Amino acid sequence: MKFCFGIIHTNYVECNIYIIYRYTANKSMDKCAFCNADGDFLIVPQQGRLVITTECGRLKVSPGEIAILPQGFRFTVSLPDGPSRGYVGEIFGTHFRLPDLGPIGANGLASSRDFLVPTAWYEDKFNPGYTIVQKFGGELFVAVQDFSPFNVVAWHGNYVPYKYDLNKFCPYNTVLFDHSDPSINTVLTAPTDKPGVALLDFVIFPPRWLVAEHTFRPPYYHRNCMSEFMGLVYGGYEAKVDGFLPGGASLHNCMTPHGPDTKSYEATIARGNDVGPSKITETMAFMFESCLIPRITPWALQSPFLDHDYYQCWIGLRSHFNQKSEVPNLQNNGE
Ligand SMILES: O=C(O)Cc1cc(O)ccc1O
Ligand SMILES: [Fe+2]
Repeated sequence: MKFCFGIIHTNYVECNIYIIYRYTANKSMDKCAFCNADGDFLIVPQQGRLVITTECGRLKVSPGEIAILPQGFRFTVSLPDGPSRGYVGEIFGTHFRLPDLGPIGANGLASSRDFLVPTAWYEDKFNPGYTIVQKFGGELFVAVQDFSPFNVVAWHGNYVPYKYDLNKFCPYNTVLFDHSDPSINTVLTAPTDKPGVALLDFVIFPPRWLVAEHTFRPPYYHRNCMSEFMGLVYGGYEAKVDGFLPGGASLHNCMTPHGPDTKSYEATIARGNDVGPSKITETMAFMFESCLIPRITPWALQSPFLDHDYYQCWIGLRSHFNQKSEVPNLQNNGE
């Protein structure tokens, strides 16, 4: 596949007010810039760095970092490492912000000091045939001009592209028992009008210690009203021993039951109850989680890369329930 970053996106999951894309690119953009008049992009590179030149300056974004390109900025992307791929979340009508920290208090999770903005960078030269591609109302429009749009010599303000290194995230989680809602690992959220309900949360599963006692430590089996799109930047994911590879993606749509694959489940049960602290290392999985049900594009459904056998990862799940086994009395059952 040969296409230029920013010109053709592989549209993966689509709905009214957010879109999730996968991108692949094998060529830097040359004498052309892209502008999204519809919404904001959150870019998650998975392979290959991106040098993103914007009207406010340049951002070099590596896998393990994310970039946010707010609505209306012109940008061009070059690929210092050659072929590149990753994920993009697009939101309409709102912007990403840090989540409310609630009882966590003043510090924790992503810290505002770690969000980096570019310093001004400009090129001031005659540049005939410079093409601007503008996404407007979901369609692409092209204009040709004879100068580079990156001619801003200085700027100030607070509406600006930025980047964030996911390894700066300070994760919080359970320190005694039970598995927390993954929203505890929200890096950025795009809120709706309903408090606590997100149009799109960007959540990560970074390296961390697992210490919970009397607890099934991997993600619980569940179905929920949020729709969960997951990607993997590097390493593995604790709930999927096989089949979920860096660059891959899964979608567990609203109320679709899911949880660890059979191998992860059996390995957890085999370790028993008395496991000490263990550390999940060298991994960076993430989730785009939304209260809106995404519609999957025909392109994605017809993709030869669609994993028709995904359900097989749960084949063989069996109950380990034993009425006679000793369980701690954690619940007050009134007796
Ligand atoms: O489904 C998933 O793998 C994502 C997820 C992780 C977790 O730790 C708890 C709930 C959840 O949906
Ligand atoms: Fe889930």
